[in-house]
Amino acid sequence: MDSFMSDKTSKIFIAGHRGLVGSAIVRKLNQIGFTNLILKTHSELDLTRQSDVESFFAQEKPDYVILAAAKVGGIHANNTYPADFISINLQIQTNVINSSYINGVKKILFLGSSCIYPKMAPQPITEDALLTGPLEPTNEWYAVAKIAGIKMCQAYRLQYNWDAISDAFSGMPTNLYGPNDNFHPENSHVLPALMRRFHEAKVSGAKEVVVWGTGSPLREFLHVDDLADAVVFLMEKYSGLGHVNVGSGKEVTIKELAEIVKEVVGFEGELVWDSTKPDGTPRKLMDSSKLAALGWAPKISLKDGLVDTYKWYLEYLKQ
Ligand SMILES: NC(=O)C1=CN([C@@H]2O[C@H](COP(=O)(O)OP(=O)(O)OC[C@H]3O[C@@H](n4cnc5c(N)ncnc54)[C@H](OP(=O)(O)O)[C@@H]3O)[C@@H](O)[C@H]2O)C=CC1
Ligand SMILES: C[C@H]1O[C@H](OP(=O)(O)OP(=O)(O)OC[C@H]2O[C@@H](n3cnc4c(=O)[nH]c(N)nc43)[C@H](O)[C@@H]2O)[C@@H](O)[C@@H](O)C1=O
Repeated sequence: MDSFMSDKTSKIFIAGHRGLVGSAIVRKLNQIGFTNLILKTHSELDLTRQSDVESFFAQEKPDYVILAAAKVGGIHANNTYPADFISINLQIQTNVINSSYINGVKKILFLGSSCIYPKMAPQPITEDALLTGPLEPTNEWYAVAKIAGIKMCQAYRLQYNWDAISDAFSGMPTNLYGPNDNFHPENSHVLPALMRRFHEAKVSGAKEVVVWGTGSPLREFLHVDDLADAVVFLMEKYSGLGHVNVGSGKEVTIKELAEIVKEVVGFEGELVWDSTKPDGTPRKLMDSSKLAALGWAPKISLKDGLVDTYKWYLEYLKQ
């Protein structure tokens, strides 16, 4: 197996490079000196179109692929657009993984999500909890697509002995946040949604901010720059049939998260809980000891990461 880090001129296709995760990976690769990144916007290359993806790979012949393009959203988007979440994700990942194999890609990293695990999985969740129980209904369509992606990487390794020449494997990040997140009022994840709502309430002088659910669910958050660091680490160090959890190991209730975001933004009013909105999974803390045993650890605390993200958000609003 070639060393990923040994040749900084390798051709690396980062699919989804303008999103939260893809943009952080591009920042990281630029920072460590990679010079040959292949980047295509959604309008330049729609990854759901099989023949376009096949032509692109045949022409570009990337050495490495990091698959961070997907249909992504928070609890409301997942619950409202189940057909989009299952079909777009199955199409993107099937096209990209298959074309990577056909064109001799040395290593592809497929990004899944912690929602692949059963709703009531024992906590912290180890990689072997996969397919041991029913999924959380609000995101089962997305989860089924992501599970298919993991299984596709495994199947290609097994049938084609892909590992002998090259490699397909999967990383499962926990809930992420940071620069270039999606701040849509309804379709985003909780952290950017609350940052925007608190900011707008502060600016307008509103007395209250509505937060969804009961506030009791627990979530584990990881700054996307830590994730990008873990991705590069895994590209260099990991080759195996099993997927790898990538988490911070630290969890907070949604109520605690709301209080921290409120403080970082500087909103001084009250929180009002809308219990007609779903809570989703009660708890999803991942066990990331497999990754820790390889020698990786996160560096950015939730408080520091939030301060950094709010600074970014204020700059973004000026654009
Ligand atoms: N955000 C999170 O909390 C977590 C994310 N992940 C995983 O990380 C990966 C990236 O997520 P994230 O960065 O948050 O998502 P984003 O929505 O921020 O970015 C996704 C990117 O994929 C692109 N894309 C979507 N559809 C297509 C398409 N048909 N053709 C080409 N490009 C497309 C989008 O472009 P455009 O916007 O132009 O459509 C966008 O640049 C996903 O696999 C996700 O499952 C895992 C755990 C948590
Ligand atoms: C990463 C992961 O993200 C999704 O799962 P999720 O963790 O449930 O995502 P979420 O961030 O949207 O919500 C977390 C919690 O927060 C509460 N909550 C409060 N107020 C708001 C709010 O204003 N917006 C949102 N979105 N949630 C809110 C919300 O009710 C829930 O209890 C998956 O669908 C799937 O995409 C996936 O893999």
